[in-house]
Amino acid sequence: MSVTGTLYIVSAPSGAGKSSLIKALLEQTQGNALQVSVSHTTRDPRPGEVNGQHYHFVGKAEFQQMIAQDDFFEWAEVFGNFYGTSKKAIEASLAQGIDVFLDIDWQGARQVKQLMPASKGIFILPPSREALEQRLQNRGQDSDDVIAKRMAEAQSEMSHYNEYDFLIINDDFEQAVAEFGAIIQGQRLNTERQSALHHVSLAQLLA
Ligand SMILES: Nc1ncnc2c1ncn2[C@@H]1O[C@H](COP(=O)(O)OP(=O)(O)OP(=O)(O)O)[C@@H](O)[C@H]1O
Ligand SMILES: Nc1nc2c(ncn2[C@@H]2O[C@H](COP(=O)(O)O)[C@@H](O)[C@H]2O)c(=O)[nH]1
Repeated sequence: MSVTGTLYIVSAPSGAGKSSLIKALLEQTQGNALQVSVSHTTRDPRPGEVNGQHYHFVGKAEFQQMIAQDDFFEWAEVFGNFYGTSKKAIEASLAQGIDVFLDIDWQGARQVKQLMPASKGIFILPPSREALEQRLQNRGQDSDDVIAKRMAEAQSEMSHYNEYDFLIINDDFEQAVAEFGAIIQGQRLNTERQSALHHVSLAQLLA
């Protein structure tokens, strides 16, 4: 049995804090065999976003061409823009045993679960609708129109929480990071044990 990295799908309504949680966990673990996949998107960059680091920012024509070339592992239209995870963004890392986070919406999550049933889904909920709106406003990177559009979709996005393996309520940030870390630790331990057991027969184990 070859050991590959685990693919983690992280979804949440916009503003619930998934990018912040992933960033904090990567800092805490110093990226120890953990990576976040960089998606392609047709949306405009926000102030401070760097091409190739936060996203690969592309035009609609290029995105459509990538779809036609079957370059995407998954893709979806979210809030009127296209977003997708390229196969290139994840395959080499997983093959090297590196765990990869996908910060993607529920439509993409469904596609990933079908293609890779062993992937693990983590859904992040905000403590309340008011807190969610406040976070989008405090982030200060989206116009009022964009915030209204994202808030209008929040309920629908949240209705998919039960399609995921784990649920985190991101109220106190440090607590949420700790829970997130515990999920990854538990999963790694389980993978190591499964892999070790694969080389030992049950008779040997119980002798
Ligand atoms: N527990 C928390 N308490 C208060 N503010 C938080 C908490 N977690 C995250 N935030 C803040 O909320 C804002 C939104 O967080 P973030 O950008 O990580 O959300 P997101 O789910 O990745 O959103 P999007 O889907 O739009 O990319 C940021 O300004 C972040 O600093
Ligand atoms: N299905 C996918 N969804 C994605 C991908 N990359 C990001 N997203 C989701 O889009 C929204 C909005 O993101 P934002 O950066 O504009 O705030 C958010 O829910 C992301 O999770 C992707 O590759 N595929």
